[in-house]
Amino acid sequence: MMLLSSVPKRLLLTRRSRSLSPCRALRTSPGEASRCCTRELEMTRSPTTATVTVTPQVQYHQLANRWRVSLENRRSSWAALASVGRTNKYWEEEEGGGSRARGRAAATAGALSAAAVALCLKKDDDSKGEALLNAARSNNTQEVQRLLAAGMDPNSRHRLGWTVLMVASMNRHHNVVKVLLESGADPNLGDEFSSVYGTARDKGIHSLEVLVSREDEFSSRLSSRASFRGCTPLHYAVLADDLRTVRMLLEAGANPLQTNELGHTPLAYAKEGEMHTVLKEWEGEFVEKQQKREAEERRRFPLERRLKEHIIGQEGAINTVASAIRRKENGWYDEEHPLVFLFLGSSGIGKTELAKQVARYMHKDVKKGFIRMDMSEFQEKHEVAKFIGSPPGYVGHEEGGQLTKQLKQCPNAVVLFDEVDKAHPDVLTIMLQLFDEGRLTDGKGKTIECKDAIFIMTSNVASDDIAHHALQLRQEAQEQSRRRLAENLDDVQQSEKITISKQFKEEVIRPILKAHFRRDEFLGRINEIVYFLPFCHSELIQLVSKELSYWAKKAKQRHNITLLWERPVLELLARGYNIHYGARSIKHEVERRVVNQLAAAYEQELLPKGCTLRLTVDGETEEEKEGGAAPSLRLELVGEDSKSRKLDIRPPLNPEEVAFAH
Ligand SMILES: Nc1ncnc2c1ncn2[C@@H]1O[C@H](COP(=O)(O)OP(=O)(O)OP(=O)(O)O)[C@@H](O)[C@H]1O
Repeated sequence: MMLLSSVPKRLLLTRRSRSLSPCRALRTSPGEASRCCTRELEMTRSPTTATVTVTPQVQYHQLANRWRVSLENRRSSWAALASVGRTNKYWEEEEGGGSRARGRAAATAGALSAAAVALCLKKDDDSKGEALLNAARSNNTQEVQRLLAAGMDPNSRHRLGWTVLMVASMNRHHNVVKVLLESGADPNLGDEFSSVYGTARDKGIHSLEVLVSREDEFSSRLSSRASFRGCTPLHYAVLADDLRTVRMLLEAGANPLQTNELGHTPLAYAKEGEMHTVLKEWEGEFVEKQQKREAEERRRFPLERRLKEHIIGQEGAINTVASAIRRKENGWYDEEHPLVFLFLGSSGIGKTELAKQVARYMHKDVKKGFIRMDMSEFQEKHEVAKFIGSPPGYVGHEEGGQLTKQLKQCPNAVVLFDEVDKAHPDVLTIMLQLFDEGRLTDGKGKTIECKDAIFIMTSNVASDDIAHHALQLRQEAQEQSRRRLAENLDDVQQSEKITISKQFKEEVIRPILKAHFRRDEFLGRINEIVYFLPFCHSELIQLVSKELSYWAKKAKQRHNITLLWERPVLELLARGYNIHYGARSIKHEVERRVVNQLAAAYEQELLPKGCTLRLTVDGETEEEKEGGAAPSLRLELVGEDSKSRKLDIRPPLNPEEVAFAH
């Protein structure tokens, strides 16, 4: 009762909802809880378990002493549960069925006993692994110390999901909590146990077995129906209203802002008063520390480096975007306006990929943190309504707008407006309001503040001019470095790094953009115009290599096949680059020339399990080069003696032959 009083009122109001929160975990009265348990146990029982018959004379001699005692205690409480259960509707129907019903009732009792036997036998097997959990549960500090000194993992989990520290925290065993934390127990691990019935379903165990384990080995004060997934030791210490443990956990680095699966921080379960105040204070301090930690992390591993792990080339674009985000993160920005980028360049060169990586960096892996709008869907005037929602009285008013709906869920998201040049001018007007004021009003008149969002527009406008200019710059740089080759090798590599000149941006690109968007104020609201350039040779080699590695990984995982290749293969595949399709043309080339062969060889059963394959270039001898013969890719099987044998992929399935026949 005392614990129930700590439950926030708003949470108690949700008592009738199906998924319960841990605040309901604390039982109001044993009678009420057991009534509910019996009913649910019956409802979740599977037909197969109902046919099991186990005589009441369970073979006790097979059971460990502790479990025999436990089972005996349990049997009397099950009898009590069963008698309570008979008064509800489910049991009345069963009994009304005469002898068949009596038979079923017997089977039900049998199923209960079967589950109990299974549980007891399982316990014997697991007892060694669960020694630490048991010691923590029984507040045996010395035994906990002994087991940890013997090398037991302080983060050991019960097979149903909770950790030793959770057991100690829930049961107010202060010394055990202290010993565990000193031994390195992680106060931020989340419980993998959901509810009794959820866990039983997930693990394929009888719900009765789960119920008994939860009560005996964790706590009997928690509801069987509530979901506990994601609860940390701190959540449990707060539920147990144990301020001393709460302080110990916080001092050991417990995150007071960590949410459980239901999205609640420990504070949501705190009683008003000291517990509430302490948690609130720690929350503030934690945010401050977290910000410092993040700043340190950013210094050690700058955003540029993170982005380069996923994006090949495009150094100029990466540096421009990373610098703008750094200014924002460190408070050197205009807080009244969101950050707005325009990514320019031809197709398939990493515009979308960079936007995705920025979202991943800003929002970790939270999906709502990245919103993608295909602006070619908003070409007509009437499609404005689809964007922000229709006004009252119009069709689709209730649905809301595509952008506003998503922005409402995450107002600081990274929003990608793909192919912005295709959008209707009225849509651009709305975007201008959004960029200018950092807020958007939807069809229902609700305003969404999104000054912290990052808006990225992409466009292929002027992409030919940019590509042409970049190629020209690269050619000039190459010629220059060729001239210097004899003197300095470093210069040769530098030749591939080029920068678009300010003059080109002002004299060529800006007029094209102005002619297209026809609005100076729209272009004026863009913080950075970012240029994406066609790939140079070394970047193409990296792209091919990345693609082959992707398929090699798949071959290993799916078929235990090792795939090897050498530099000439990369060179040959890089020739498949098409400036109009960018990295997509490389992906396609690898699929066409390599993956097709692999698939055909696999279908023709030419690939023994666990084999090693080597890709080589065929027809690239000096003579053949001179004769103009087109080189092809060959798949070889590497034998145990390291000798290679050409795979004889039969026509018409040899894709290389098919490819060149056309
Ligand atoms: N610079 C790059 N580094 C690594 N992968 C890339 C790069 N550019 C493109 N890719 C890959 O090519 C595919 C297409 O890239 P992306 O969607 O970023 O192209 P885009 O420039 O946005 O083109 P579009 O204008 O057609 O939308 C993606 O799978 C992406 O991972």
